[in-house]
Amino acid sequence: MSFRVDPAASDYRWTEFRDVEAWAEGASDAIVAALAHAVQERGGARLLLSGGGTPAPVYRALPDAVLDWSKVRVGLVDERASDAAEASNALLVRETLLRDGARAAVLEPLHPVPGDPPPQPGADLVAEADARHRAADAPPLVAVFGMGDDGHTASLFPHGPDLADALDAEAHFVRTDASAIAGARGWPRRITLTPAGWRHAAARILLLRGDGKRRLFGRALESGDVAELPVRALFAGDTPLHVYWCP
Ligand SMILES: O=C1O[C@H](COP(=O)(O)O)[C@@H](O)[C@H](O)[C@H]1O
Repeated sequence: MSFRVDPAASDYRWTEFRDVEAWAEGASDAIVAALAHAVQERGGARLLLSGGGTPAPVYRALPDAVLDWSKVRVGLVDERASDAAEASNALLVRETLLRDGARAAVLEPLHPVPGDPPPQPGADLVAEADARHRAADAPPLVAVFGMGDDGHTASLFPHGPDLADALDAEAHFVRTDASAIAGARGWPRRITLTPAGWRHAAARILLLRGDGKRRLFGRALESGDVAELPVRALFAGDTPLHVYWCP
């Protein structure tokens, strides 16, 4: 693996809140501010969101903001290939974010969503996501990440068999296989944004909740192997990583 990052030298910002409500408001304000800036400066924005159990309160707060959502394309940082609705990060985003004015945003699929019509035969959704992401006219990217209790971020898992390839990839989206990883037992087949894909993002936000994740992030700040804690890969980027935490 040639991917290297030095957490000790990383530029990150940490903001903490007393409770979930304040955290959801603070983090959603930051996301909307980054989107509004991109819309004003470049006429549009892309918002890539993560799934999991953490971010729902933040996503629910987003539509309350005054923003021209018709200029915002919403996609996913990663997706789990599964027929089970509760596994789908896209469904989480649809159910939390797409209300009121935010319904005007366009949701970019990363994987067939349970209940949706299947994609055209032969369609390669990873290649399509990659091409969309690399398009010369793609608007500025605002990317929102999470971190699992095992230190994974996006669908980059500790000591995953394809982790090194994903970290080193020129591709901005790749498939990963999490079947060997205990925490991902339910949804082994994944599609994920890579460091190449988030490196040039206009804004990168990491949403964390709980003392366990705070401690784990503290460990990630110590120098060490990215394969042990893939969240360390987020320290590679052109812009600082903004971390929003609450108990
Ligand atoms: O599997 C995933 O997990 C991470 C972390 O989720 P959480 O439940 O610990 O909040 C998430 O960021 C990622 O998008 C998701 O696919």
